[in-house]
Amino acid sequence: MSLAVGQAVAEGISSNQEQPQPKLSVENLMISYENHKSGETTEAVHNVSLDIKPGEFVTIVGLSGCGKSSFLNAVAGLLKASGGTIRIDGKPVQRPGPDRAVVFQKASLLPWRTTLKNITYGLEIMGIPKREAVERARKYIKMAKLEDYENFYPSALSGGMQQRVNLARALACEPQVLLMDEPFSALDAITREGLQNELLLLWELTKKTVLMVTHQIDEAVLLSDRVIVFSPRPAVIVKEIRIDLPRPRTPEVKQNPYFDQLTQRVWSAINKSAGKRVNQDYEI
Ligand SMILES: Nc1ncnc2c1ncn2[C@@H]1O[C@H](COP(=O)(O)OP(=O)(O)OP(=O)(O)O)[C@@H](O)[C@H]1O
Repeated sequence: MSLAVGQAVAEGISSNQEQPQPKLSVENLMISYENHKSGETTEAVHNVSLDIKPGEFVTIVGLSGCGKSSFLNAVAGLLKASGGTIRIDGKPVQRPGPDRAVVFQKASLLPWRTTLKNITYGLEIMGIPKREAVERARKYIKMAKLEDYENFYPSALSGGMQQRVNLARALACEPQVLLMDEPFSALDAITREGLQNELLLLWELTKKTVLMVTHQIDEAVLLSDRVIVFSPRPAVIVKEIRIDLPRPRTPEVKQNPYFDQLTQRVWSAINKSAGKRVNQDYEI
């Protein structure tokens, strides 16, 4: 092995393509649900492989019930796959771990803890000493512009604000990969747009590797580097669309005609996989 190749391997760069090692690598993932009463099997995900580079923001879209959440839950380690492998930095993962943080639709903050204490809670569980946990929590509170709400209990925060705390809480764990399952879908349109902008800013600051599931195609295009379109169940990847809109992005990018072209490309892949024209407001 030449010195140059040896260095490349040591730096996690594959010798033939000069690509960094993927942060998240999913290979031939299979997910099935067994109904023990009826003996029936529901195949949700069929042989899906997906690599995500360090710092890449990837979103999965597809028809309702196609297997998006199943895929994300398997990556989170919350659901046992029936086959295939999931690796973070090359290491296989099978259960939840501090290398992954998950943000769900519902913020599920602890109602008896303030914003600050909701964020330090996870850090304390990770064994981080109290002083350091508070310091780290404050760093992310500042990033999420929540300083004025540090001592508020969840009941005194709006839904959008609670989801911002939830996001700050997940980022404060400094995971290798941030997983998000429809994080803004329970919010009204205006709040959702505000949070999308917030997420763009937070992503610029942290450059996290993100895997997100959403029903909102414009949200997927606005936030992502790549949009993955799943087929109806069992999910296979029918299309990958690179979103080469310039970064840093702001919601104004939606005015760019190219934004519409990309959005239409995603819709057309969904329609093609569904074998019909999907009603863009109601069916996904
Ligand atoms: N615990 C379960 N037991 C049996 N079947 C399940 C279970 N969870 C999900 N499924 C089925 O697996 C398929 C994929 O579900 P999944 O929730 O992954 O889809 P999804 O694309 O995330 O859907 P949505 O967009 O509506 O949230 C569906 O047919 C669903 O009914």
